[in-house]
Order: sequence, then structure tokens, then C-alpha cells
Amino acid sequence: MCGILGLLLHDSTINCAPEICEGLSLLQHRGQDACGIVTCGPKGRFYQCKANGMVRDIFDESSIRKLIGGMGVGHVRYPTAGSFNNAEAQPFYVNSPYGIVFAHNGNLINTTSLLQYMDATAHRHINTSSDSELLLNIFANNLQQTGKFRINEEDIFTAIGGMMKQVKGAYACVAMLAGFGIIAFRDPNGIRPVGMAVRRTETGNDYLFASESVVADASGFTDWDDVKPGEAIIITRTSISRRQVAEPATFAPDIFEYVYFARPDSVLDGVSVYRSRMAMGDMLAEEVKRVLSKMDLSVDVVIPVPDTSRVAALNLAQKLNLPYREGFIKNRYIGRTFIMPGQQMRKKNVRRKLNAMALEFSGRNVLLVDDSIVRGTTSKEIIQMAKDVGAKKVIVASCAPPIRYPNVYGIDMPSRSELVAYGRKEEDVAEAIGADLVIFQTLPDLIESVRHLNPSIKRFDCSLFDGDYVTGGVDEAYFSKLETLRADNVMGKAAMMSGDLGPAEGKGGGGAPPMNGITEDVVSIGTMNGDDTVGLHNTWKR
Ligand SMILES: O=P(O)(O)OC[C@H]1O[C@H](OP(=O)(O)OP(=O)(O)O)[C@H](O)[C@@H]1O
Ligand SMILES: NC(=O)CC[C@H](N)C(=O)O
Ligand SMILES: [Mg+2]
Repeated sequence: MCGILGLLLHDSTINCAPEICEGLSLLQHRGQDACGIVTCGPKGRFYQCKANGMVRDIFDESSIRKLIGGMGVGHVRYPTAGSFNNAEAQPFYVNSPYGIVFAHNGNLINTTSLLQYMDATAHRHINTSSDSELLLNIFANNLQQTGKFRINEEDIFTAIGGMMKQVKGAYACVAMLAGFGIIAFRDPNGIRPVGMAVRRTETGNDYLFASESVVADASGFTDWDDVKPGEAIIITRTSISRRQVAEPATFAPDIFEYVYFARPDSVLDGVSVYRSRMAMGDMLAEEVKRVLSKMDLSVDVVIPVPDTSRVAALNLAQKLNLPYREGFIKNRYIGRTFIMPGQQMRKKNVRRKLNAMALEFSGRNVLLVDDSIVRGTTSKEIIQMAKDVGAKKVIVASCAPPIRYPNVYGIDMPSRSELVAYGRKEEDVAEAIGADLVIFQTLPDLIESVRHLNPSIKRFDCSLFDGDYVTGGVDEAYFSKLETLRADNVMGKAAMMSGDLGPAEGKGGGGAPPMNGITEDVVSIGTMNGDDTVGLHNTWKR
């Protein structure tokens, strides 16, 4: 999952970068591997700073000061295609046509044929393995085909509409055209979220696009409005234009946003993530009650697995009339473990992140509540930790059903064999993670927990749980290819082999030669022939 953000201030003399940086830090939970900001300043020039690392590591006063201009785009990355290479940090840039900057959340599933089209027909060079660079080039190619010296909104809508016919998969995107404005669009199934908001001032309106509404709340923007599936919105300093550019398709937002990804204080597609998690706890309580009474088991205390499961666990405990205790204390300086790269790192960080307090576990039957069990990394470690500090029985309840299918829409779970529930019955999952019992939410109950908050959503993408992929086009051949490219063991080897080589300088994807240590450099990509020529002022931090 990634976080995307676009900001246009009505006063172009005020730099937007500090606010974009603040906004990205609110979206950090969506991607911890890389981040970046590109702004557009006087004469339509772009200023860029991006690299691998968290927002607090990459941006400081000095790098922010160099990002000039009143409109910009930001991104936090959690890779689902390509590698962890610096060169795939976003936003991406292409100089032709017009100068475009692009940030993407999601994952495309027809990249093989798209790459072929780029090569054989469009003759555009794709310099990385990132599907986002590819998506940008499809958009750029469609804009190029207008053949115009200057384009207008109509041309942009046509280009995006054409692109939506060509690409398959999930994409919520924010783009910026040099000296023109910012653009947001969302795939026809609306799998990934993005919305817009406005901040009214006495002198004019500022506009924001962001993955989650929490960004708007925190910076004084109001009137949050989700971009509709298949819709594109263009904002310039003088106008807002919105258009449905794709054929109508089934709206199916990814249910895992509500289970795990989004912040609880966000509202996505009219559903409060917080309330949906409360409902997940309530519903799961019923299932726990049923299973425990069937097995004649009793529980002394409910303990959440911080952070995400807290909201659901509290409701579950209240519903069952059981004490709720924070038995695991979280190290506030460690981020999310599930979105860390590589199993070794994830495993090590569960222990670094959570510490079990013996006084809440010793001699008790504990019910640990987590939002989901994916690879089982977290549950395996914490169950052992609970036992080490004297828990009698450890029962685990998961707010999500067993995950048995890969995610192909922007969450990095590409390999079936990595999923602990793949090929296992529920009791076998318990054995694999060392629990005395595991209780899963049923899929209908999970769906109801979210859907009752906005009944107009008729379907969610639940492919993780049921293997039914809303876009179609995901079959055995696709899974096998994905596993060959992206399974943990493959990615680990690839990282070792590749080192950290940036791409050739001078391409749109933007890459500076690797530098050692924490250094900062400013390079300019593109030519600068006169006042109207757009150059890219690039601050690389490593
Ligand atoms: O079965 P696994 O592969 O371990 O994945 C599931 C776990 O990972 C996530 O926690 P994470 O630490 O990423 O984030 P959180 O602090 O928001 O709970 C999620 O909340 C589960 O606890
Ligand atoms: N998680 C995401 O949204 C990833 C975006 C894009 N597919 C990348 O790998 O950079
Ligand atoms: Mg967790």
C-alpha cells in the first residue's frame, strides 16, 4: 500500500512542501520504504526530493526549503512491483509531454502486455521495474497523442479515459502538470482510496488530494469528497473539473483497508474506519462466544495485539463482559512490521516492537485479538512471548477470516505459500502458530461490519479471503509468475545481487548515481533552454 497526496495553494508564492511533508507523515502507516515530494514553482519548474526511508529521515528543514512552489505531489511507498531501489521511489517524472509528475497507490496486473505496447508501439523507455512508472508513461503517451502545443481539461480527461481502457488493476493516482494544475483519478472499481478536500480562506481556496481523510482533518481542510471509481478531477488555480471517464464498473473497495491499512480516524468511501473496527469486534465476539461454549473453554482476559487491533479488541471484550488489558506494550519508535521488507526483518521487529507483561498473562487463559493473521509472523512470536511469561492457554481471535489468496492490488502478499492459512484448515493454523485455538471472523460478518456503515457499497474486493478478483484476469498463470518474481526468497536474493544501483541519469524516472553516506546533492534532469523549459531540480537524499 502507498500513500498519495496532492496540494494546490491558491497563493502560488507560498511553498506547499512543508504541508505536504506533514501530510505524508500522517500517511506513513501506508508505506515505510521510500517517500518523496515534487513541487512546481515559478516558470513551471519542478523541484524534487525523494529517497528510500521514512518521512522523518528524508525531509529536514534544508531539503524542504529547496522545494519551491505552491503546488506539489507527495508519496510514501510500500513496494508491490519492482524492487526497493531508490530509483523506484515516487513521485515519478517525465519531461514529455508538458512535464508530468505522478504518484500511484495500487498495482497493475497486465504489465506484460503494457510493457510490450510501450516498447513496440509507443516507443517510450521504461527505466525501472515499477508499474507506476509504466502507468505514468501510458498517461503521458495518451496526452502526447493530442499533438497539441498546449492542452486543456478535455484533453486530460480523454487521456485518462483512454488509459483506463488500457490498464487493468488497482490505481488511485495524483498527478501534476507543469504550470497547469493537479489531477486525481481512481480505477473503475475504486479498489484503492483517494479523496479531495478544500480549505477556504479570505483570499481564495486551497485544494488537497489524499489517500485518507485524516490528512484533511489535520490541516484544516473540509468537505472531504471521495474520488468516484472511474472518475478524474482536475484542479487549476482558476477551475475544478470532474468527469466520469471510465465505463461504469462494479464498485469494490478493498476491504483490507478497513481491517488493517487505513488509520482508524479516517473515513473512506463514507465508512468510518474506526466504527467498522468496532463492529468487527462486536461481530467477532459472537463467534468467539459460540466457539468457546462449543468447546467448553473459558477466557480470563482479552489482550489486543497493538496497534491496529485495539479498537476491535475493546469492543469484543465489552461484548463478552471480559476484562480488557494492554498486556503487550508497544515500542513507539518501531513502525508497522507487516509492511517491512523480508521475513527476517519482520520477525525480528515483532520482538523489538512488542513486550509482554507477565502480570497480565501469568496463570491465565488469554484471548489475544488481532486484526488479521497473514504470514503468521506476529502471532507466532507473540504467542511464544505470552507462554514465556506464564500464560496458561493462548487463544487467538482474528477480526479477518483466514487469508488464503495473494493480494494483487497494492498489498505485498504475492506468494500463496507465505500465507499461513494457505492449504491449512483453521485447526492447522493454530498448530502452525503455536496457539491452543484460533477463532476467525466469518467473511459475511466482516463484510457486514463495514457495509452496514454505507449500504450503498454493494461489493468489497475480498479476494484475499475468497480468491474472487474484481478486475478478472488473475489466474493460475498470473499467480505463478507473481511467485517467481516477488516471493520473499526471490526478493531477498534479488536485493543481494543488485546492490543499490540507480538508473541511468537523464531518464524521466529520475535517478542519481549512488552516493555513499548521508549526503545531499542537487542535480538537474532535463535541458533548460529558456524560460518556458521545465527542468527538474532534484534533491537526492541517501
Ligand atoms: O500475520 P502477519 O504476517 O504477522 O501479519 C499480520 C499482523 O501484521 C500487522 O501488524 P503491524 O505490526 O504491521 O501493524 P500495527 O502496529 O498497525 O498492528 C497486523 O496488524 C497484524 O498484527
Ligand atoms: N503499495 C503500492 O501502492 C505500491 C505502488 C506501486 N505498485 C509500487 O510498487 O511502487
Ligand atoms: Mg498488528
